[in-house]
Amino acid sequence: MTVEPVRRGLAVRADDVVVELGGRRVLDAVSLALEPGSFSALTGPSGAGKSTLLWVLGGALRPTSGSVSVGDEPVGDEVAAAARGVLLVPQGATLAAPLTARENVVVPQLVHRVPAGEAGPRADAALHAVRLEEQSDHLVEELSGGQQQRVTLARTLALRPAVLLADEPTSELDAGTRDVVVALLAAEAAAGATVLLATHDAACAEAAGAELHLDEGRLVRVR
Ligand SMILES: Nc1ncnc2c1ncn2[C@@H]1O[C@H](COP(=O)(O)OP(=O)(O)OP(=O)(O)O)[C@@H](O)[C@H]1O
Repeated sequence: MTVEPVRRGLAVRADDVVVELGGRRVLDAVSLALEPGSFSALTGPSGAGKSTLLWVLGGALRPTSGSVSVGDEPVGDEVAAAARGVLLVPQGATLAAPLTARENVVVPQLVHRVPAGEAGPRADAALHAVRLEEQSDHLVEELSGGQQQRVTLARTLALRPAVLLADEPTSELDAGTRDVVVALLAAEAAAGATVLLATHDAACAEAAGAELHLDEGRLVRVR
């Protein structure tokens, strides 16, 4: 068995982040600090602003005011953030439909300049980790919603994120598979990554080392 070296995670910091969308304040002066190697849950009711906060932390949405830094530098846009290993596991259907599960995990690695000889084994390992090795050659349309959700996670795991922002990655999974995914996220943090998991599931939140709660755009630390 090869042992992966401990990765360098990046600290994430948000200061007084405000996001206004459609004339509504979706995030209201949100501040937080996440340490490398930490595993935190982000909870809150539907519409509380969890996805919005993940987008802002991942550089995909510029806040109306306030700032986000990753490893003491401004997060920049989504492309700059991704180049530094700040990666979002989005909610919903984002897989490339004409490709197989394995191709969906290989191709982003090639875009991120992972050598071709390494991308395949990494994809196989990530699909094995999410228990989808048998569906590896299935087209996206041949996968269930929960299987697609796990391919989406595998796609990001294969890129070995420094910061992993996961948006409800277990919402379509049964309890056993959910536990597999949560254990994988915990293992990412143990390997050095900074992990933030948005979830509605109390069992997932419980498994994380800290819980941040959003309600109507305001963030409080629960534990
Ligand atoms: N482009 C947009 N324009 C206007 N309002 C938006 C836009 N995107 C999101 N919102 C609003 O921002 C609020 C927060 O949405 P967000 O998706 O961040 O919540 P959430 O906590 O992730 O919800 P869920 O748990 O249902 O995924 C919601 O009221 C939503 O309607």
